[in-house]
Amino acid sequence: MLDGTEILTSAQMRALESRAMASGTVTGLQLMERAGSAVAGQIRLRWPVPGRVTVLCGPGNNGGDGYVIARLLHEAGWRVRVLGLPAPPGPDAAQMKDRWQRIGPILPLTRAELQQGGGPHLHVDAIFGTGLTRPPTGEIAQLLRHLAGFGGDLVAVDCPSGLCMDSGAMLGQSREDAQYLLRAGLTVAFDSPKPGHLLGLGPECCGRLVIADIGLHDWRVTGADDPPAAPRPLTEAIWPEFDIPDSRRPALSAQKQAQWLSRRGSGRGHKFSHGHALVIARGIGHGGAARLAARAALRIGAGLVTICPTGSALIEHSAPPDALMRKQVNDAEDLAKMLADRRITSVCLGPGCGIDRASDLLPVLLASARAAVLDADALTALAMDDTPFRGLHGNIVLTPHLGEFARLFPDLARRLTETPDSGPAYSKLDAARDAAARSKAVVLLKGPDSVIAAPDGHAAIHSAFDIPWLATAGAGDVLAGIITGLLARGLPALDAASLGTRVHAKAARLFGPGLIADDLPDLIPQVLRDISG
Ligand SMILES: NC(=O)C1=CN([C@@H]2O[C@H](COP(=O)(O)OP(=O)(O)OC[C@H]3O[C@@H](n4cnc5c(N)ncnc54)[C@H](OP(=O)(O)O)[C@@H]3O)[C@@H](O)[C@H]2O)[C@H](O)CC1
Ligand SMILES: [K+]
Repeated sequence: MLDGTEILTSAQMRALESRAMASGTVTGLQLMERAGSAVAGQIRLRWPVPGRVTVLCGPGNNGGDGYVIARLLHEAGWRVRVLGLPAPPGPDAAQMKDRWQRIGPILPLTRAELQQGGGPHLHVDAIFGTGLTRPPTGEIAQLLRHLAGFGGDLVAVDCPSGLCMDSGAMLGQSREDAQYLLRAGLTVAFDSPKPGHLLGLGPECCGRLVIADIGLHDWRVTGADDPPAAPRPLTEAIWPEFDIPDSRRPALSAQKQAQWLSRRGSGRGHKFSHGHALVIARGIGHGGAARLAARAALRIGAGLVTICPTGSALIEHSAPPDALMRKQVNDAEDLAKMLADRRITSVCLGPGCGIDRASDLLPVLLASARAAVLDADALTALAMDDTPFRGLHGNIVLTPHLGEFARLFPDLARRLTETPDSGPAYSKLDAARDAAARSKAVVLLKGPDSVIAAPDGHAAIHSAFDIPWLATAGAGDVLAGIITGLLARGLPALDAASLGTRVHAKAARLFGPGLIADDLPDLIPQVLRDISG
């Protein structure tokens, strides 16, 4: 049994459903009834007074869910209209379709019919779910374009139709011309989030995301021969709008992260037992970014933090925090001398460091095999190198935003911008994994949908679409410092990058709009109290 919240791909979801059905403990029909019941339940929760609803049913099991929803809402007093397709779907959906037809008609699934709907009422999109493999075309594409304007009164079953659930791309649409971008007010998905709910256009299209438990958890067993326990009672796990689980198969689950954070060392804790981080700064007048990173490294709990400007700039770093130590590093030789001290356990290179200085210091840093964060100017310096990934290793975290990523991995970035004409489309998750495998380092591909990937393929997704104010100057420097501090304390690179991203976002949520990067480090203690519970 995997603890923590797992994000399953469409194929993994199908395999999970098949394992459950093959066990003979549950049938596809029961799963469909549970899925439809979960959606109908969420609708009744949000719109307690029965009204008018149009349910749009597609050709497969997503449509089957729609027939269940129609029947249950009818039984709850809703005035239900169903639009569907004449072709018989698979056996489970066919049975649900028949059960609806004993209650009411199925009108043609066309734009013209949709427009007959009359006044304000709810629409339920049960056209495509995890089975979408190619861009919708013809009549269905027309209908989806018309549906795109429905917004808040649109409930999506499993996902808004047209969305690739593995990438968050709209099949057949580039990001720019997603003219029929369905924006649901509510999406009810089943068992676990899929990457497409969290990446790319997903969060914008899904609206409020609710993950309904349809009793499959116990088949997500690790060993093939583990006897599946009886399905848990059906409960809806309602994810707050923003705090969608940020990890997939975490080496450290959320509660283990909390335990680790609250760890007081071996009881004989002293400053060195929580590591010593170096933050490389630059010359006069360029100290701000490195100071933000250094302050953050202190606040996240590194035992010692030393900021290392050039000798001429030392005077600039005499202001508080007094806990911050200062040591000049003029060149690679100076850094090599410092790194001879094995008690130095992590280095932050990049924020406010200068590209030439980063290029000069990188070889020594990489040769020292120390844990490190390479951000900003260090990433630019790497990209300018003719063998950019030589010497990188698994305890290095690269923290590019999309622009820096495109300079380091131009071919991967190009694939991300292509218009996907078949699913599963290439995703930020794929790109981060490919980059990590190529560079042999952990890659944190930043954005409102951040993806953290290790060279072995383990990955985490953090969704922060709800905090646009985090996109403020210096926020990346603080994130680099947080991760550096966690590395200094001995957290492995994937966990340091995942947990660091989570702490960084939570601090931003705590503060709210009007945030500037300087606010972030001093919010970390509150976040640590919240996470440690
Ligand atoms: N499996 C289960 O027990 C449960 C599934 N649930 C729901 O089922 C869907 C997944 O259902 P599935 O039938 O696999 O696929 P969809 O309903 O999403 O798609 C229907 C079929 O549509 C065809 N397709 C794909 N792309 C297009 C397109 N662009 N235009 C037209 N048709 C398209 C495709 O068949 P093809 O053979 O034509 O490729 C699909 O099969 C899941 O999302 C859940 O909602 C239950 O909820 C839980 C149990
Ligand atoms: K759907």
